[in-house]
Amino acid sequence: MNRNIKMCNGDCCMLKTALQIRRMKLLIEKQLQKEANAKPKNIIVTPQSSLYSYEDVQNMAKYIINRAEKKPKYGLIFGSHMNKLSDLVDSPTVLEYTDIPKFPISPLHGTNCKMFVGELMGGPVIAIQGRLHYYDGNPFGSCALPVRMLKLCGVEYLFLICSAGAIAADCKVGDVVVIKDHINMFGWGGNCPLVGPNDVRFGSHNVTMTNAYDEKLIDRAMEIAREIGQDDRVKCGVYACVGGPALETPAEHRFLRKIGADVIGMSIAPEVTVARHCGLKVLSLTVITVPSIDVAAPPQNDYASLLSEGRHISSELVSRIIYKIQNNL
Ligand SMILES: O=P(O)(O)O[C@@H]1C[C@H](O)[C@@H](CO)O1
Ligand code: HPA
Repeated sequence: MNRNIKMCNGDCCMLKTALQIRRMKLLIEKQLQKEANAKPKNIIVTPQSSLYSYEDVQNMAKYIINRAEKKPKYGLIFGSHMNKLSDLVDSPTVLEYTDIPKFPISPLHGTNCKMFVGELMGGPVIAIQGRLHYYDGNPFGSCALPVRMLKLCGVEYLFLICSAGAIAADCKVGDVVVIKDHINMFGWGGNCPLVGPNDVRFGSHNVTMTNAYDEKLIDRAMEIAREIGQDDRVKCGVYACVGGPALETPAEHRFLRKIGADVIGMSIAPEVTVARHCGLKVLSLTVITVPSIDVAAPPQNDYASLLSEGRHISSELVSRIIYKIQNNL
């Protein structure tokens, strides 16, 4: 045997004697045995509701309130494709997430996303870019944390802006769907940010989920859609929340349509649950980015302008609703 060979390039393995192979197998067996006998790692399961204590959330809110000029009344959370909507905020104070004590940083967005504290149509707002998603490895307690933080900042109205795929045939790419209810596939399995001990300072444990999407805000959104001549582009529908990141199969798509879903996405339901728990009024708008499987996709060249129209309509709706609330209209 050539003792000068230093690296295994595959050829040398061919030269192994039966004895060497037996020795190698014994070594592997020994290693596996060692791993099997090793003490299991101590995994402490932290209930979702305990990831951030009331005091943690209070500290975050204190930091923001100190930096804000006015007590915020409206909170906006944007999904990944919607971050540009933060341009709506007039002369904002821009906050870095790393400066907010214990605020969860998205592994996806890192420090690219920021928080904007300022005014929109005269109303004091906080706008949060870069929603956290479960499919990026964030626990639900972190995904929904910004909602509680907004509540403790004094926010009363929460606007959740996201994108989704169409399930109903009449929801087209670039349309805006005003969410009236949801089917939370996670929640059914007990995977919910409220799982664990309940801190009544946030709300009561068995929170009712009727009117989780505020009817008055939905009516206002639909009324404004008519006023601005966009009623053919603004629909009202039910959101199915799934885990992702893979999109749904055709069978899942058909199933969701049968059980009453109009759109499908991978966010908002945990946020809405926590918002309902702490008594926020919620409006959620979703821009359709993926057509329903049985509807012809728009020509590739039209996608960008359809989505930009959808984002524009969403910002019109949010701005006009805030204007109307601010002016008691
Ligand atoms: O935060 P949203 O829901 O807008 O994030 C988008 C839409 C889906 O949930 C997910 C996959 O595209 O990202
Ligand atoms: O087509 C989709 N399916 C699920 N979630 C989504 N979020 C955006 N588009 C989609």
